[in-house]
Amino acid sequence: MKNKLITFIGGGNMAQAIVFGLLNKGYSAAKLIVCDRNEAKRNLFAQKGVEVNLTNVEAAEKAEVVVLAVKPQAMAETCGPLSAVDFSGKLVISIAAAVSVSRLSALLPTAKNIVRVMPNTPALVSEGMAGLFASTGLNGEYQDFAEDLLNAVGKTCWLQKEEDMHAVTAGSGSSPAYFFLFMEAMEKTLSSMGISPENARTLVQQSALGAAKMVENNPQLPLSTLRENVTSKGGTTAAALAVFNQYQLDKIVQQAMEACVARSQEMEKLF
Ligand SMILES: NC(=O)C1=CN([C@@H]2O[C@H](COP(=O)(O)OP(=O)(O)OC[C@H]3O[C@@H](n4cnc5c(N)ncnc54)[C@H](OP(=O)(O)O)[C@@H]3O)[C@@H](O)[C@H]2O)C=CC1
Ligand SMILES: O=C(O)[C@@H]1CCC=N1
Repeated sequence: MKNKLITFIGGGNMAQAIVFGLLNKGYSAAKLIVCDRNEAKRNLFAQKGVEVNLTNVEAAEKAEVVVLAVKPQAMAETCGPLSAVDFSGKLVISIAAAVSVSRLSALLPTAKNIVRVMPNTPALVSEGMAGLFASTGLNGEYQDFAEDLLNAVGKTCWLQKEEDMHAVTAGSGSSPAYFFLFMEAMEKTLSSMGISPENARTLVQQSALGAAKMVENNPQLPLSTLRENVTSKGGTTAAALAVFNQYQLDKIVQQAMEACVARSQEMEKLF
């Protein structure tokens, strides 16, 4: 991928995951600018050779690609001063949940090339998953660049309908937290069973990693087959799964993901 000059507005958790993921993949630090109002966050990037001392407007003017990486509720306030910049020859990528392309267009009227991305923090370890949606008329070079950029830190999928971004938020952006929660619960239980904290952590993380790799390495196998292969009739796994089923884990997951989508839809109206 040709390294275009990219400015990130907002240097929080998600921008850090993408920027450090890109640096790990060899993206030139000289081609990255990060603006954040917190000095401690700016220092994290400065230590890696990333320019952090420009104002939002200066940095946006200088770059060819501008990534909006602030919270949805900060988007309007952030875009106010930025609207002085001519974005017509630039690519604008927003990673904010629930802020639509039409809203971004209204906030930055000169922006003609807008891509909405819903990434996730595993981008930091090159295992991110991002859904992408583009405004109509997006320049083909910029479409390819947005895809290549996110592919450099994980996998991507394009969405045809912007409304699908809500479901993708439940499936990519938010979803690492579900797995972390599950792993936290397992770790806590192992500790309560007398397993040392180090061993509890290793047991959980290695089992999760191994399970994820088995899913990845066996695309032809349904997930249910992988589960069944672990489950001996009348054995220990069956006993555990019976409890998950008794409490209807599938319904809990469905309700949680629906709550994620509902909040995203609500936020779209608020910000
Ligand atoms: N975290 C995640 O896993 C994911 C997040 N996202 C999206 O990414 C976006 C960022 O999320 P996240 O990184 O978690 O948020 P963070 O709060 O960690 O980062 C946002 C950063 O931007 C700073 N900021 C806010 N306004 C400005 C401004 N005008 N100029 C410069 N800096 C500013 C904030 O400062 P301050 O703290 O002082 O406000 C903060 O440091 C959100 O829109 C979220 O929906 C998408 C997918 C996954
Ligand atoms: O929780 C949030 O709202 C953001 C969007 C997806 C992940 N984090």
